[in-house]
Amino acid sequence: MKDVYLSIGTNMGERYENLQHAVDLLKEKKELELIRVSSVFETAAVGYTDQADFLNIAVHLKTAISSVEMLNICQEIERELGRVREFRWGPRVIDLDILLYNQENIETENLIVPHPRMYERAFVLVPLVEITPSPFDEQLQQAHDLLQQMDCEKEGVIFWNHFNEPSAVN
Ligand SMILES: Nc1ncnc2c1ncn2[C@@H]1O[C@H](COP(=O)(O)OP(=O)(O)OP(=O)(O)O)[C@@H](O)[C@H]1O
Ligand SMILES: Nc1nc2c(c(=O)[nH]1)N=C(CO)CN2
Repeated sequence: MKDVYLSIGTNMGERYENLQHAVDLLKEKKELELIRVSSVFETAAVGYTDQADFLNIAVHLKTAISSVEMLNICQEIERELGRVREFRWGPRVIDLDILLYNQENIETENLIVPHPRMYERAFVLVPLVEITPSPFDEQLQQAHDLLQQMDCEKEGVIFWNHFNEPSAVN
């Protein structure tokens, strides 16, 4: 089984429900085993900053499916939740990004893993580090190291509340 880490973000509509809905859809997939879901963090928008604050979480899954199939599932869930792509880095009902896939380095037209901007984004690293308290590979260790050097308050990450205790889901 492969270890997969996702980042999920939302800044439109009922943000908390959007996250819950996305996690429920992941849970329903028989190909996926949901291992851990982080707390919910409210975060100031990064990139295009003139938009509403986000809620962000990270999720750890185990699966036998390929990275491309994983991307397809993420995009299917985005469609199901009615994501309309307005512009890059703009507001969205839901966004599912593959952060890490089984310690692999992937570079295709549609998929780059590790996610190319993950290491500079506190809204990604804070939840990811929360669900990986003992990093067991180089990519996770790097996430921990870089987060330590980051000023999360300056990066606009606020703890929001718990969404499933940050522990085993089942
Ligand atoms: N690791 C990845 N996870 C998800 N999508 C990826 C990844 N690498 C490349 N992509 C591609 O990125 C495309 C655009 O993604 P999207 O519109 O979500 O970008 P964005 O969320 O606005 O920006 P960012 O990539 O900075 O988070 C997707 O169609 C997908 O093919
Ligand atoms: N705080 C925050 N900012 C963002 C986010 C996000 O999920 N959270 N996603 C983006 C596009 O991927 C751009 N900016």
